[in-house]
Amino acid sequence: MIDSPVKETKLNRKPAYVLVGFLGSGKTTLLGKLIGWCLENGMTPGLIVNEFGAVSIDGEMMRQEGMMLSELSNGCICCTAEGDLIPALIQMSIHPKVDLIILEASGLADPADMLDELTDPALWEAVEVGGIISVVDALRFDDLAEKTRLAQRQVEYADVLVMNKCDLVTEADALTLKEQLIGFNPKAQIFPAQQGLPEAGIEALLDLARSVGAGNAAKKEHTHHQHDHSHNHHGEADAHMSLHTLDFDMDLRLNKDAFEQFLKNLPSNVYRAKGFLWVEGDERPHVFQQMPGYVRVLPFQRHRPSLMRGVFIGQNLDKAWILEQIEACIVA
Ligand SMILES: Nc1nc2c(ncn2[C@@H]2O[C@H](COP(=O)(O)OP(=O)(O)OP(=O)(O)O)[C@@H](O)[C@H]2O)c(=O)[nH]1
Repeated sequence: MIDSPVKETKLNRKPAYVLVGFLGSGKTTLLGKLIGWCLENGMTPGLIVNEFGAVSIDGEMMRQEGMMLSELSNGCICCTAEGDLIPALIQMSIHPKVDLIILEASGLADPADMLDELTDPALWEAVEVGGIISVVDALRFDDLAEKTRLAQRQVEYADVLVMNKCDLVTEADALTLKEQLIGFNPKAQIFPAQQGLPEAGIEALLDLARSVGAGNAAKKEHTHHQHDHSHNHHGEADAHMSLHTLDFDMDLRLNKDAFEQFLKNLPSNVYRAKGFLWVEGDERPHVFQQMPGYVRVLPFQRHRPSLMRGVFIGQNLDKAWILEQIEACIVA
């Protein structure tokens, strides 16, 4: 064999996994399972969390003793905060304690628009992008895919699909959805899951994502060039431009029943609401979660959130009306 002057570089890169998926599909829930798996296996995950709003509710939810966390709350990493992604990945990769990196993209991130960053040569030495894992809401995907191209693209550009919330659909519906997902992305393996936990287990998910992701680097580059891409133009109903985020200071004490009722009655142009608040007659901070057809207001056990704030995401939001409704729930 000829001794080639071109040597293969031996790199000690840290794997980085990217979680995408529409608002409320279960990315943070899956992230919680991934963190648990890492800790059980003696690994320290480095977390990069991106939220569309100016305040990172998910970051606050995940702040734990000793957890390596970087929050990108400057908008969506596939457009307004795109310049922040590469430095955040490199910074996390050089942290001596971090064994692997998990990036949770905002629910509005278009994976096609992130490929540029994820395949940037600046990352080659530092991280091995272990594949895009897309979380699909088994109950809502059909409806979302009809309304937004983004929900489709989050499936089309994934390396691995986690079909979450299988507890909310019948077996027959799950099978139909699987067929639909294969139609959008015949190559991605599908992992049925409940509460973010794939039936096949976390290890199987990460192993597959890593192997597919590593093998895909070249393909991604190719795909990216074919993609008609311009930041901030996600096409019809998906345009970030027409989506509003409203952040409210919620360091208030509210009547829980009235606030739940308000969340249940939110108009359909509100895609997602979440945050922290105080409720009447309870000294514990509470966390609220809303998406169409789903409302939860529960005690938040982990620690006192540093920011008692709420975020509402949707199209053409009526700020005055939302404020009025929250004010009506305040207890004297
Ligand atoms: N029934 C059911 N609920 C789930 C499941 N997975 C997540 N949830 C709930 O769905 C809500 C949204 O989950 P998240 O993990 O916050 O979703 P997300 O994709 O991170 O949301 P964004 O950050 O807004 O994009 C939470 O209240 C979860 O408890 C599941 O498998 N079944």
